[in-house]
Amino acid sequence: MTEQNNSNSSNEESQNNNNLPKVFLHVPPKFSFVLPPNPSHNFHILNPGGLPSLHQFIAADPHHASSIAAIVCSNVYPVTADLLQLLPSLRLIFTPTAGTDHVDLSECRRREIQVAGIGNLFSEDVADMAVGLLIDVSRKISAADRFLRTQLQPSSWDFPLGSKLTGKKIGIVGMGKIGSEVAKRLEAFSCKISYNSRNKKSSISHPFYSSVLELATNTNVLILCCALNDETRHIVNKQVMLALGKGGIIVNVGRGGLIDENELLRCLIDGEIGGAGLDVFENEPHVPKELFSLDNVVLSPHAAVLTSESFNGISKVVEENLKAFFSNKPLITPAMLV
Ligand SMILES: O=CC(=O)O
Repeated sequence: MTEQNNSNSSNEESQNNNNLPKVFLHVPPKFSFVLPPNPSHNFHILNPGGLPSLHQFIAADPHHASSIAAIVCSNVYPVTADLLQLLPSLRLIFTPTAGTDHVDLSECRRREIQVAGIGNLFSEDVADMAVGLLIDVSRKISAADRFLRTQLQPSSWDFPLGSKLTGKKIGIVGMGKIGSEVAKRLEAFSCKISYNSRNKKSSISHPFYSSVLELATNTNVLILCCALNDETRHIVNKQVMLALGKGGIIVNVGRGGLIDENELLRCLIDGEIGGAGLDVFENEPHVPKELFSLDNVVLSPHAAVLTSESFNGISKVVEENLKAFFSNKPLITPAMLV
């Protein structure tokens, strides 16, 4: 990923692009690489350096607000109904993320604002991370690393037993592209896969459970890969964790709000479940500090998508969607407006 200061080129461009639809990059500076200005674009990028924020931009010159036709926004900046109200000409939101829970989708639907996401660009990375977290929790890799690094007496290797992954019963919550990539990987470990999803999928032969509670009752591991919305918030609650049981492991690569985090903490501390691998948290960037002292928990700072290979692919997806949209063609990677 590269950062750049494009203020000069942006000034020059703005002389020539006054009639093109305006796209605001509502992203932190580290994301400014997503759309370097390009004379062949049929849109004009405002704020290519990712500075200032949209609010500062509008405050500095309120006239801009009515000219913005599209925004590119990451999940660091929630797109709320209040924000949307400031942008009367907005017709498109592009988010370079798999999840769209930071965008008020029902308000977008009401206002007929189209929303595009990153499509499947990150699916393999997220699946890799899910399996990595599961192996780490089961086989205590991070705990073993800490054990050796902090060991005072090199002679006493008294390390606890882990839990075998091969042959485990795995419950995948959300059988979209990420869920099916997770299944593919865990089939290679001879795991018995079952899943819960909004609907049973005719293309998937693994057993389907219509509730997460049933899935937890019949499996040793839950891997959360689904989107966060009103239906899935706290889909993993105390009852589900108790059904998973004392040896059970939860891996979350979806969104923190899928789990009732207070109950998760209590279940981990009381030994009601066996462990957790967490890439996401309910109130990011806050991570409950009680988790830090638990050796059966592996933590990751919402990093499942962070591979240089996939980040290099972001620009192309953004660019193709904007080009299509401003040529009145269908979006390449539309997000579902639930
Ligand atoms: O979590 C990251 C994403 O939704 O892409």
